[in-house]
Amino acid sequence: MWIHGTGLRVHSVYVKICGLREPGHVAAAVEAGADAIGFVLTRSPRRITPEQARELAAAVPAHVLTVAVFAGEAPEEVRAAALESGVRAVQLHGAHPHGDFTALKDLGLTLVRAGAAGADLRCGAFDEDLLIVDAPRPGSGEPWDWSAVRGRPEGRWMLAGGLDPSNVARAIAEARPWGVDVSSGVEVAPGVKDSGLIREFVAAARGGAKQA
Ligand SMILES: O=C(O)c1ccccc1N[C@@H]1O[C@H](COP(=O)(O)O)[C@@H](O)[C@H]1O
Repeated sequence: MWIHGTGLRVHSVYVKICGLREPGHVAAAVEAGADAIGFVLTRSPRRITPEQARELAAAVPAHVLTVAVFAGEAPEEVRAAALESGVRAVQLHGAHPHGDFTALKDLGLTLVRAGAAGADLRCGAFDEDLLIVDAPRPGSGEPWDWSAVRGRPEGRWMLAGGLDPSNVARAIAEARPWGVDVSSGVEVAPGVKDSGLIREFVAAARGGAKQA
């Protein structure tokens, strides 16, 4: 099912695989049924250049949302890198004024706002299309008390932070999110994805959603 005007497609639970750097892992995520794929264009062991993101994104079918991830970069830098990479969505971590989101949306990009559990958890508070509720240190792989967000916020929000194939079903049952987002939990070393773990994660998330 597609959500009109947002570029978002949903199964029982929306699944985003983040921090992809290799064509084989992009293909594995697509074949496994991921709804969105993230390319990290900020400081991280998973960082790639906008040019690399463009090459990877070119192989992604239209039904899968491509997302460029930023954390604290200036709006002009986000704008330039997002356009250069050719992604369809931008994910912003950290504090950004409302105007930054509006300007990116005006470019036709789907907007993803990411914040830690203590931040403003109202979906759409910054006119974003999708909210991520994350651990205090994004991309760290550190689990946190997912049950603390159960029942809030309402709407299209994704749970992130320390998820992996072994715990994602429990996390969905505890927090009841609209979707889940993973980076470290489908890796064998920081920045090194594993196709088998990607497949396991997507299957576990969808199985977990059925039981939740
Ligand atoms: O994945 C990263 O390296 C990253 C770096 C900077 C900001 C966000 C990043 N990814 C996002 O972090 C969480 C996943 O964290 P985890 O590694 O699974 O615990 C998710 O929102 C990613 O999109």
